[in-house]
Amino acid sequence: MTTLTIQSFQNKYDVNIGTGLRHEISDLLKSNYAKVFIITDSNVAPFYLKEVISAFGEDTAVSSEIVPAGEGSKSMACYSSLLDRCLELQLDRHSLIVALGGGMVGDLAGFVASTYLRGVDFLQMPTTILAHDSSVGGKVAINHHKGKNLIGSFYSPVQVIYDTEVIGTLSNQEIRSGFGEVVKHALLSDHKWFQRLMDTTLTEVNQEELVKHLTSGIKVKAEVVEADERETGLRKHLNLGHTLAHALEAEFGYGEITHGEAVAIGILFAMKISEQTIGADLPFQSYTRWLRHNNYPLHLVSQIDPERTVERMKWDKKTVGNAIHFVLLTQIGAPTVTALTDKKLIQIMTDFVKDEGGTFD
Ligand SMILES: NC(=O)c1ccc[n+]([C@@H]2O[C@H](COP(=O)([O-])OP(=O)(O)OC[C@H]3O[C@@H](n4cnc5c(N)ncnc54)[C@H](O)[C@@H]3O)[C@@H](O)[C@H]2O)c1
Ligand SMILES: O=C(O)C(=O)C[C@@H](O)[C@H](O)[C@H](O)COP(=O)(O)O
Ligand SMILES: [Zn+2]
Repeated sequence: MTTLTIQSFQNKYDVNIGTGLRHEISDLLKSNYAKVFIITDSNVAPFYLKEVISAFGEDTAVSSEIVPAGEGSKSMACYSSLLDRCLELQLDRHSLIVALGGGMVGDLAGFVASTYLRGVDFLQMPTTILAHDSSVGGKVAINHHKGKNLIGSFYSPVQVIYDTEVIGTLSNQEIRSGFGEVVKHALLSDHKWFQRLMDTTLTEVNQEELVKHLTSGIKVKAEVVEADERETGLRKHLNLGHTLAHALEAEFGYGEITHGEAVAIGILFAMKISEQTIGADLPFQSYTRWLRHNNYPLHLVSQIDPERTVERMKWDKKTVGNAIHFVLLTQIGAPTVTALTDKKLIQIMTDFVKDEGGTFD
């Protein structure tokens, strides 16, 4: 097992990464809880819920709620019914809420934990590759039809228990999605790591390589959130690819394109802007080939409506007044944030859709 420790403004918490950790919860947890409430989703529950319930042992009263799988559950309706359930169960300030699932469950359950009784302890048990990112750093939220994660807070878990064995049941689409954020962490930090990824076919990554990617990704994220947890500056870099990604998720419908797929396409667009506005020399062509080789949904590029998409981008949390802020790369490992006018953005996006859209169909 590998353990990384993260210092947040609220607490210091361990991220335990290893095989079979879901069976070792009661040994790994640092406190005892009389009542535990597990929130999971309808795809994860049939595989792992029973095992996780029994891992808490007989002295703990464990309840659970299974929400429908998919981004649609990161909603006000679902959040509200989970709070009703917390009240019915009479959870108190010594209870523990567990997020057993991917980033959707983590963000939703975390937001419930951060607001119920003004905050109860919260354990992240990530089950996707993508959740190496979402389970660390304390951003928790639900969506609004105007945009992603518009209602949320910063709230750290008491611990992250990441059992990498459960990744074995992910679909190819979810593997691809998770690697969208892995590539982001590589581009933000390390040219060689990015190059290694470009030589990788995602469906052939073995368990040992996967754990290395996840651990490296968590290290990049940890370093940034420890320096700037509330996103006053440096943390904005973790949003590479997200200004377009969040707009695409809202535009195509939450769930039609996964978050990580949208991020992967958003990164391609960020590379294009970086080339055109700051003259960066980035591996646009090799990254495009890699996306295509691994079946990212590049065909959606030709369906982007630049004007509508730029309007949607204004709901991005980095927007100040009316100015959209983009994370760009001056080179791999060197991100920067730039404000762009609507006019400039629409022009670059129109060229991007015209030049690249056709080649992806
Ligand atoms: N808080 C953050 O810092 C942060 C960071 C990145 C992403 N996010 C959020 O995370 C969400 C995306 O996370 P995600 O990609 O994990 O999506 P997800 O939680 O929706 O999981 C993807 C799919 O995989 C299924 N699944 C999960 N684990 C499984 C397993 N082990 N075996 C089989 N199926 C499994 C789920 O049921 C779902 O259908 C988005 O809402 C995004 O906004 C948050
Ligand atoms: O942790 C961060 O900061 C990130 O930007 C990580 C992103 O991968 C993640 O999708 C995050 O939820 C986006 O944050 P938002 O503030 O743009 O909603
Ligand atoms: Zn993300």
